[in-house]
Amino acid sequence: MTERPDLPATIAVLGAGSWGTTFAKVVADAHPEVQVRLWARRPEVAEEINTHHRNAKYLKDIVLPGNVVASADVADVVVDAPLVVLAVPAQTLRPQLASWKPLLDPEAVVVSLMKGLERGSDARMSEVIKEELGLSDDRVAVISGPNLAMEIARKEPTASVVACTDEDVAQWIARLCTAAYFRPYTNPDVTGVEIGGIVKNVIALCVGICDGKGMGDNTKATVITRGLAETTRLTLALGGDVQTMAGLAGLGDLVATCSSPLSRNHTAGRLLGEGLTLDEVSEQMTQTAEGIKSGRAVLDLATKLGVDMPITEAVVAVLEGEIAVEELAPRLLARELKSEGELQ
Ligand SMILES: NC(=O)c1ccc[n+]([C@@H]2O[C@H](COP(=O)([O-])OP(=O)(O)OC[C@H]3O[C@@H](n4cnc5c(N)ncnc54)[C@H](O)[C@@H]3O)[C@@H](O)[C@H]2O)c1
Ligand SMILES: O=P(O)(O)OC[C@H](O)CO
Repeated sequence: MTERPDLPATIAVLGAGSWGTTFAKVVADAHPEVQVRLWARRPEVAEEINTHHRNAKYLKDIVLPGNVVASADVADVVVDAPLVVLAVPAQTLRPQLASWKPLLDPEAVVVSLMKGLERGSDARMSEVIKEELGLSDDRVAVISGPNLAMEIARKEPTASVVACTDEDVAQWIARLCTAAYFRPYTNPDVTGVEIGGIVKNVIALCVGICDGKGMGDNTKATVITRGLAETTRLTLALGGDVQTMAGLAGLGDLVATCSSPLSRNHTAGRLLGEGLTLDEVSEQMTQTAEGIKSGRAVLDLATKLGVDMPITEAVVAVLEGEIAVEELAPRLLARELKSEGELQ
């Protein structure tokens, strides 16, 4: 096994949006002696972080600790970093990895914070990372859970999941990101943890649409519960663990995202429900709502595997203009009756 310093001198976070910046802050708060280097796509964002310790576009007036340092040059950020954390929009990851590959430390562990499925390949982000960087399972981890960035940036108590097939690596990462307000659990089920984070965005779009149409809490609870059922079916078909679905990366994230006005996916759904077109919603959204693009990939993957995902199917039909938002609930309610316990 590779010897890794328990507390590295530096770690790298690529992507200075809401979650990348917040995660950098978590590690920096937890370990003031570690330099957390953050890659920002735009030099002015790096400049603002270094000069004013703020990233106002994404985190308003939150003050970042002094040991978060930013750069718009990836090479500067990843040099000698034994841990590289990725937080860019899922659909943009693959081409960026190709250009980052020669810059990474050859022994680095790579962590995905992303909750999207790649369109076309239907690949999870951990799979894209392994393919593009040529890494083995024990060098790739995923962090996912009920983790609305703004709440964590405000130091509100939050738990999460670090998933890696190698328990030592998962524990190492968990120790690095354990802060007074952030408690990670470990889980070897990378597939289940990732699928939970991906599909909840599509389910949150559905809940948002229902909220936008003025529907109440019975509707919301129904969509969340049946959303969890279809997420579980997909997870099991991919070899994931049913128990993960009852945990933070399954039910936990689904509840947080479907309930919170901070959620971009929930917000995008609500705007659709209020009558905006998808183009108008996209114009209003200044941050990534992964479900909008991942919905189609989730549906394609489910179809390939013969998994029934009626809520995802209905949301994709809305996103692709096949049905109006008014038709979403009637379409779901008109389905053939079945037993609640059926997992296929
Ligand atoms: N924000 C949250 O609360 C949260 C929590 C958990 C997981 N996530 C996941 O983390 C990932 C990143 O989300 P975020 O909230 O930080 O997104 P964001 O929209 O706030 O920021 C995205 C960042 O990626 C950068 N970027 C790099 N390459 C890009 C490109 N080609 N096109 C557009 N932007 C590019 C942007 O400049 C920006 O800094 C997503 O997969 C999301 O689902 C977000
Ligand atoms: O704002 P959203 O909808 O991308 O959700 C953020 C996080 O994934 C919640 O855990």
